[in-house]
Amino acid sequence: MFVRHAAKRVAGYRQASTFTSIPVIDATALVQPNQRAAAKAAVAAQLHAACRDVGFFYVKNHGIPAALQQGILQQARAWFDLPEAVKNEILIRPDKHFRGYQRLGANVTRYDGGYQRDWHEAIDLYREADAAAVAAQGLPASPIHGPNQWPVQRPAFDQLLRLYLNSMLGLGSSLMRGIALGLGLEEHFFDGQRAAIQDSYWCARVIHYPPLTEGTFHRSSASENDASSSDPAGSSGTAASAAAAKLHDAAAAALKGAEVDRAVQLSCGEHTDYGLLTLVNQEDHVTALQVKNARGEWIPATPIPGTFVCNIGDMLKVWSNGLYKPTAHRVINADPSLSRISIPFFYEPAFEARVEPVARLCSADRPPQFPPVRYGNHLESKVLNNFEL
Ligand SMILES: O=C(O)CCC(=O)C(=O)O
Ligand SMILES: [Fe+2]
Repeated sequence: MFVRHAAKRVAGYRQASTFTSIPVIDATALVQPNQRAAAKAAVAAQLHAACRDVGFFYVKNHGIPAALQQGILQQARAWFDLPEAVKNEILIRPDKHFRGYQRLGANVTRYDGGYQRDWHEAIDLYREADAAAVAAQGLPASPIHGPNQWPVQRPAFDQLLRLYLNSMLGLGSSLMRGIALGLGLEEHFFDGQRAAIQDSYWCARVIHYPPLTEGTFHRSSASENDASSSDPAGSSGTAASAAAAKLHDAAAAALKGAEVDRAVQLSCGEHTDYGLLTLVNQEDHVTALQVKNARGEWIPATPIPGTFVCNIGDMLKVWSNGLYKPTAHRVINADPSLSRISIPFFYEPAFEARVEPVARLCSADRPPQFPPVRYGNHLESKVLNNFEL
């Protein structure tokens, strides 16, 4: 039975708590061979507390070599320095399966009543799915299935990226085993049809955030009917410059933790992630990612060298029957002298996975809170709406 998300709190389920810091979890027992069950259980308990109370955690001792974690950020930075015409060789397009390079402002965050363009450029990649092979298996087609547009303009980056993504897939799978144990399920619960490493429809975004400075501001869609306002503010006269300065003040206040109008342009607007588990590799020199607690306070996810900052998405909310909920976050890079690279890796369910509350996490007191969803449908509904190309 499906019960519409109840306004009242369900017994035993906490709301995202009033955390003021993000826990750091040592993943050794999940990623190294021959670990004792008790050691795995101890990490699983920490993951459980973090997923239930915060929705975010850092992982350290995750097994990804420092040279790879740092090297991929450096290679990405060099790729974004290429001329726009070169980057456009792999421009994201619907007929390229929504994969490839997206220009500054192409990615949008939607909110009730409009959307705002996010001030970043990125390369989007997913598990590659050959349309003919999908058809041969008797599975439905999808506009997202296809090959990636790899950043072949810099072969060293292209090669390292493939190695990096493969390593991240392994780490994501290991963490999902810990999360399964933390939920009181068997270690391999997410393997098989749900989110096995060989089927995870993973996604990765290689992102460059130039600073939010006055010259970069666009008005939100709410004012795009006005022809003059779709230009970058500041390029169309004094009034526009004044408006841009005001918006920049709002973004600067947001960086200090203020709540801002959704129409204010940020590096990435407030959102929750739609998948299972996100692992963010962020540069160490700038704090830009912020996480919202239950009191509405924005807590900075300050970089901790050598870690990944991880968070959970909608699909874990469904499988855990609401025990875990995704936490809202946003990115603000407002210092005019800094730019930032981050690479979120999204460990996701299989495209054909049926995602539904786990029976063992449902009871008479806690009936299923969400209807079953095919992950591919959920993904399509998000990806096909993420861009204003
Ligand atoms: O760049 C980051 O730190 C996070 C980006 C993010 O939240 C996302 O891509 O979903
Ligand atoms: Fe996110």
